Amino acid sequence: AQSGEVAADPQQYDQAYLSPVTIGNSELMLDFDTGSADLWAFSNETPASQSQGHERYDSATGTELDGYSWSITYGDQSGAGGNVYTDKVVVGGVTATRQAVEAATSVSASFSQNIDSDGLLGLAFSSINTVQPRQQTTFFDTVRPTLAKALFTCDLRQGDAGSYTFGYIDSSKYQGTVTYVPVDDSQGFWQFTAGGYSVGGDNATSGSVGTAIADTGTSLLYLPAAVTKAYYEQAGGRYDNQQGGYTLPCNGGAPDFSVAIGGKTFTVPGSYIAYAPLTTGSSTCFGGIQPDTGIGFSIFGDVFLKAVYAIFDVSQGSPRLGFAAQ
Ligand SMILES: Cc1nn(C)c(C)c1CC(=O)Nc1ccccn1
Repeated sequence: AQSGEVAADPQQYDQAYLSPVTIGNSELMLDFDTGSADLWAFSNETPASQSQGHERYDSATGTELDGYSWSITYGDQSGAGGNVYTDKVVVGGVTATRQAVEAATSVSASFSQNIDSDGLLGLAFSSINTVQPRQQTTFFDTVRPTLAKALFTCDLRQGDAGSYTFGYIDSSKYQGTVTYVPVDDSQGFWQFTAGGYSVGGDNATSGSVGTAIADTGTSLLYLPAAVTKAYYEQAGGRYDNQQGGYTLPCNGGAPDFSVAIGGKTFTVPGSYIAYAPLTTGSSTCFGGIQPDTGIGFSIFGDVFLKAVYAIFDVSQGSPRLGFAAQ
């Protein structure tokens, strides 16, 4: 049985975390994304004007799936599309011999401009993979039958290298016990229900956050508008229409944010929520908590995930998420 571990290196401000992946003879840095289900990469088929600064997948090592294509649009309206190959993909020593690899023939500006990222490796459920005419499986679903345990874990850290593991849980990476909650995979996401919250306090008791997804591919923590408003009232922040989100003082006074999941309280330090200065040297920061208005659910992105050890587990038949304090 296979198992393995791969580093997750943070970009500036922990905007994303990138992991080395070998596809055929190419070694790329991919953004592992539990919020989507396509494995795509800049490739020899991506226009030079869009791929400056990126490592590219050389599809010559792959077997083209004739007449297949893919096209994805993310919630932030970024996107990409192209052709499909099968090739050998290795992540932390775990090998998928014939993995669907989606070679980009077009990518949106934000992907071209983020030169550290050579593509995405989707870890949501394969039911939302965009390949046509026949949907393909994620890397995790492809290797799942060969894994020691049908699960992967995520240990993201503030401003430091974390890791993903496949096939095993590393108990040295968390403290205390793991709290498991059921996952509703009907929308293809690692979707769960979050409970009460508290701003600055220690016991998450007010209100209820509600439906949420665990999404490593999203930088911030998107919460219901009322919860977000309550947070920034205590944090001394304000909604800045020009910035398109809440901002707050960078100066270290931001309160912690706690949320109950499965009856256990998990706390995001205030320092994670003073996310990044609006511009270099500014004393005003863009907030790491933003409203989930219009999204349809809350998104527990990297701002939350770097405060916990997360286990994405399908070993029990129905999927479940495990969270433990880091
Ligand atoms: C769903 C959603 N709505 N809104 C406003 C945001 C920001 C999202 C999350 C999102 O777009 N995540 C993402 C983007 C690119 C690649 C991977 N994940």
